[in-house]
Amino acid sequence: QKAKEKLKQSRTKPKEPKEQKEPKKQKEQKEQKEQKEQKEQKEQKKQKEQKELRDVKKKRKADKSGSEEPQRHKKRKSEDVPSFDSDSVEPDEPVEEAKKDKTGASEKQKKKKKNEVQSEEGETETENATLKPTPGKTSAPTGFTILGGFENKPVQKVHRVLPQWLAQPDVIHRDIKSNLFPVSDIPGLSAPLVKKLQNNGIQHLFPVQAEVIPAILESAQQGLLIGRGGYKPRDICVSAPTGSGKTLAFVIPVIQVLTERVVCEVRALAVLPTKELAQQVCKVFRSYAEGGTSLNVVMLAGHKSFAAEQASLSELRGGTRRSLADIVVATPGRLVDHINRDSGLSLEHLRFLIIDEADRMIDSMHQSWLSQVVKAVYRSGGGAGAVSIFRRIEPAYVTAASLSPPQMPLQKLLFSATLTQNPEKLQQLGLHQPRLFSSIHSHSGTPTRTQGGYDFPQGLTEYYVPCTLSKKPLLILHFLLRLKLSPILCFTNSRETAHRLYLLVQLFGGVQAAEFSSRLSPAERKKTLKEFEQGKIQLMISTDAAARGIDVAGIKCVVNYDAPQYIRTYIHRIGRTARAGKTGMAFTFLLGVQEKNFLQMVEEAGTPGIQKQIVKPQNLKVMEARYEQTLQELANAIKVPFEVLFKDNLNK
Ligand SMILES: Nc1ncnc2c1ncn2[C@@H]1O[C@H](COP(=O)(O)OP(=O)(O)OP(=O)(O)O)[C@@H](O)[C@H]1O
Repeated sequence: QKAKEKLKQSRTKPKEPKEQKEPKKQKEQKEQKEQKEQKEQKEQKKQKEQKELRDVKKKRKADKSGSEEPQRHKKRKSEDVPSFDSDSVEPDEPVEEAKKDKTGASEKQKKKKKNEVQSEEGETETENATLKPTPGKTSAPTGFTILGGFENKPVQKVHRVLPQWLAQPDVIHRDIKSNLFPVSDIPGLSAPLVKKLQNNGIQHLFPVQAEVIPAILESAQQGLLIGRGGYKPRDICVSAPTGSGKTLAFVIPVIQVLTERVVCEVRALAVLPTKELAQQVCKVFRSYAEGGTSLNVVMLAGHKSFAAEQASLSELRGGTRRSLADIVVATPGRLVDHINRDSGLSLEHLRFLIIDEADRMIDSMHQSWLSQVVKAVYRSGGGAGAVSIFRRIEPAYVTAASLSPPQMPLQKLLFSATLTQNPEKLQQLGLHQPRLFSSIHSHSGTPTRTQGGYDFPQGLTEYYVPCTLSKKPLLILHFLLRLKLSPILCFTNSRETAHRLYLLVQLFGGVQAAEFSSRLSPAERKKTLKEFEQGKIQLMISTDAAARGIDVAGIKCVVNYDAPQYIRTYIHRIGRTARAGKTGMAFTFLLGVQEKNFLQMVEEAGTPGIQKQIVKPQNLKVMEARYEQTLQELANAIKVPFEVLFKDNLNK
C-alpha cells in the first residue's frame, strides 16, 4: 500500500509544475476577473443599501404625512432628477438620521464612511463641506457640486397687527341724530361758553364732540402750565366722518382752557392744508372767542401781506416784544415763513398743536413744517436759567428721568375723516402715548378698525352713472336743468377740465355757474365760495381745492364729473354733502373702462352701497342739438379741436 501511495504521489507531482507553467497573461486575466466580480458585488451591495435607505425614507414620510404635510418644504427640483437618485450622499436630513438608526453606527463612523464613499467617486470636497447635510449640497456622480440653499420654502402669510391704540380706539357713535348730548351736560364747560353755543344754535353736541371735548379738558385739568399729575398729557387723534362736527371738537375745549390765561402768548396753533380751510376754522375760533373772552385769534395763511400778518402777531412795548395772539390758525407754508423770518411769532408757550386734515398734513411733511414748529416750541426750554416749571425738554426716549421733572406740556390734537392707519406715517408726527377716537367699526360691530375701512356719512346716498366721454357735459346740464338738482358741487380732476366745462355751461345758458380752482386768485375764490354759500351759484365746478373740509350748508348734490383716483379723495369730495346729520346725494360719472376698478375701490373702503343710475338717451335728446352747437362754439372760442375738447381728462 505504501508503495502504491508513493506511486500515486509520484504520478500527481508532475501536475504542479504544469500549473505553474500556465501563461502569465492568463493569470492576470483571472485576477482582473476576480477584481471585477468583487467590484460588482460591492456595487450591488451599495445599491441594495441605498434601496433600503430609500425605503426607510418612504416609510418615515408615510408615518409623518398626517400631521407634518402642511409645513413640509417643497422638494427641490434636483431631487426629482433621476440621475441624482444614485447619489451616495442623500441630501435630506431625515435620511441621514434613518441611516444612523438603521446601521446603529456612531456619527464618527458615518462621517468616515461618507468620506470613503466620496473618495471612491473622486470627490475633492473637504470633510466639513462633505459632511454638511444641507439639502443643497449634493455631490453628483458627474463630479460637480450642486450649490443649494434655494429651497422654495412656503412663505408664511404676514398678518398686519396694529398697535393697541390704533386697533382698540375709543368709540364714537356713528349715528349723529340719535346720539345727541345736551350741551349743559358736558362736564368742564363754563356757563358763558354753554350760553355761546346755545346762542349759535347748538343745543346738543354731536357724538365726536361729546367724546373728545371732555378728554381734552381732562388733560388740562391742572391748568396750562402743568400736565395732568405733572406729566405730559397724551396726544389725541380723531377719525370721524365728514360733516360730523370735528371743528367744534377742538375749538370748544381750546377756548375753554385758554380763557383762564393771564398773559397773552400763542398757546394754540391750528395748521390746515389750504387758505380756505384756515379761513373757515379761524372764523369758528373767532365766533367763540369774541364777546366773553379776551382771546385773540390771528390767521397766517397769506390772505394779507406778510407785514400785515407780522403786525397782528406782536407789538413792541417798552422795548420788549409782546404777543398779540393767543390762537394762531395757519397754513404750513406761511407758518414756516414766519418762523424762519423771525417775524415775532413765538411758540415757546404753545400748549395745543392742532393738525386738521391730519392725513393730508402728513403727506405734506416733506416741507418739514412740523420739525420747524417743534424746534420753535423748544427753542429756549432746556436753558439752565429756565424756571423749572416752564422747562420744556424736546421729546426723546421716555425714561423715568425724562418724565420726572414736571414741564409745560405740548399736546398734539389730530383730526381727519380719513386718518391713516399706517403707524409708520403716524410716527412722523412724534405722538406721545396717543389716544384714538374713531367711529370706524368692523362688521361684527366691535370697535376695531378694519383694514382700509372708512366711515361714510349716514345721510348720504351714493350713485354711479355709466356714460361716455362726450356725454358727460350733457349729463351735468340734464341734472341741473331737467332734474333740477341744485346747488351742485361738481368735481373735475384738472383745472383745465373745470375751466372748459365752466365755459361750456356758460355758453349753453340757463345756469348760474362758477369755477373754483388755482386759476383764480384767493380773493376770487373767496368771493365764489361766498356766492355759492348764498345760493347765487347753482353749479360750482371745482378741482380738489374744495374737496376737503369746506363746509357749505345746503349742498344737496355732489357730482364727480371725473372719477376720483383715490378713495380718500372720493370720501372727502362726497362729504361736502350730507353734513351735520342731513341727507345728500353723490353721483359719479363712470366711463366703461373705469367702472370695475372704481366700484372695487369703493367696495373695499366699506361703502354702505352705491347704486347704478342710468340716464336714458331719450332723456338727453331734447338738449342734444343745442349741446352740439355749444360744443362747436366753444371749440372755436378756445381754439381747441372739437373732438379733443373734453378728452384730456381721460388720462387724468
Ligand atoms: N353740535 C352741533 N349741532 C349742530 N350743528 C353742528 C354741531 N356741530 C357742528 N355742527 C355743524 O356741522 C357742520 C359740519 O361740521 P364740521 O365742519 O366741523 O365737520 P367736520 O367733521 O370737520 O367735516 P370735514 O371732515 O368735512 O371737515 C358745520 O356746519 C357745523 O356748524
